[in-house]
Amino acid sequence: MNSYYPIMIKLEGKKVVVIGGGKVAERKVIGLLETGAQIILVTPEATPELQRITQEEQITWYKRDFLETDLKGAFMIYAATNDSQLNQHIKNVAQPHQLVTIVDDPKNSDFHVPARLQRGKLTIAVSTSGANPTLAKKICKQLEQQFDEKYEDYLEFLFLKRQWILKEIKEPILRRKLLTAMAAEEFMNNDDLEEAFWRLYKQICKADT
Ligand SMILES: C[C@@]1(CC(=O)O)c2cc3[nH]c(cc4nc(cc5[nH]c(cc(n2)[C@H]1CCC(=O)O)[C@@](C)(CC(=O)O)[C@@H]5CCC(=O)O)C(CC(=O)O)=C4CCC(=O)O)c(CCC(=O)O)c3CC(=O)O
Ligand SMILES: NC(=O)C1=CN([C@@H]2O[C@H](COP(=O)(O)OP(=O)(O)OC[C@H]3O[C@@H](n4cnc5c(N)ncnc54)[C@H](O)[C@@H]3O)[C@@H](O)[C@H]2O)C=CC1
Repeated sequence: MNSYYPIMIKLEGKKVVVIGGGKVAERKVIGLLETGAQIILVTPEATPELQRITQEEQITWYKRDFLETDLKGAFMIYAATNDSQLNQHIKNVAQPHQLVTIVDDPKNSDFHVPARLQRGKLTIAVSTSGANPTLAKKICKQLEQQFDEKYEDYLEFLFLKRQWILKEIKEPILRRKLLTAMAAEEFMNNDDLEEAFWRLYKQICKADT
């Protein structure tokens, strides 16, 4: 089986071209907004939400039909029109190294977009490899309760403390013990994470000295 390979791609400053201005293009554009990508939208018409986004966000709208030259320098391309021949044409004229999704042809696409749940630095992406995108969406919805808003602050805290640990604690076993203890639910449930951290630190690191 040729399964998909999940990665987290940094799009900051990279050119991403979305062709089409319907509901599907709208969803893809919304998913890109926080990435810092240089978003180019190509479509003669756009949904009211997309029109609002083009006014309020840093995105460029070429209000016309697609031209081959629109793909120049693009890192990622979404062929998201309702014209399936045009979507295929976009894939055909793209360079082999450009990543293209054809929204009505998963088999010939280079990647697809998973459903996702974002809690600050925590991303949970769910893919059904195109078997049923609605199921992917439903699974994310179910995970919303388990991974609630408090994960946002918790991950921010973990991030900062991990930077500190990597800098200050040289002994790999102690590092590992601390980082593992901080990943436990019991630790997350502390009201005062800072205080809980120093307690843990004393327990683990001072016991060793
Ligand atoms: C392969 C993939 C390529 C890609 O687009 O990246 C793809 C392909 C297709 N989707 C179709 C239909 C629908 N897609 C959705 C919804 C989502 N689709 C998304 C991703 C993907 N869709 C990729 C696979 C991801 C995976 O499986 O894990 C999500 C997860 C992410 C996102 O879009 O951002 C987002 C939910 C996000 C959210 O809201 O949480 C709904 C439901 C709805 O709109 O509520 C419907 C209608 C119901 C139905 O038909 O199932 C059709 C048929 C079109 C037709 O009828 O012509 C095709 C083409 C085909 O399968 O041939
Ligand atoms: N991958 C996915 O998640 C899904 C994919 N689909 C597929 O995606 C297609 C698009 O769906 P919707 O957004 O609902 O369609 P839509 O009909 O609402 O929008 C189509 C858009 O394509 C634009 N367009 C048409 N010709 C163009 C051209 N020459 N150059 C630039 N833009 C052009 C139109 O201006 C319009 O904005 C559907 O045909 C369907 O097959 C549908 C649902 C989900």
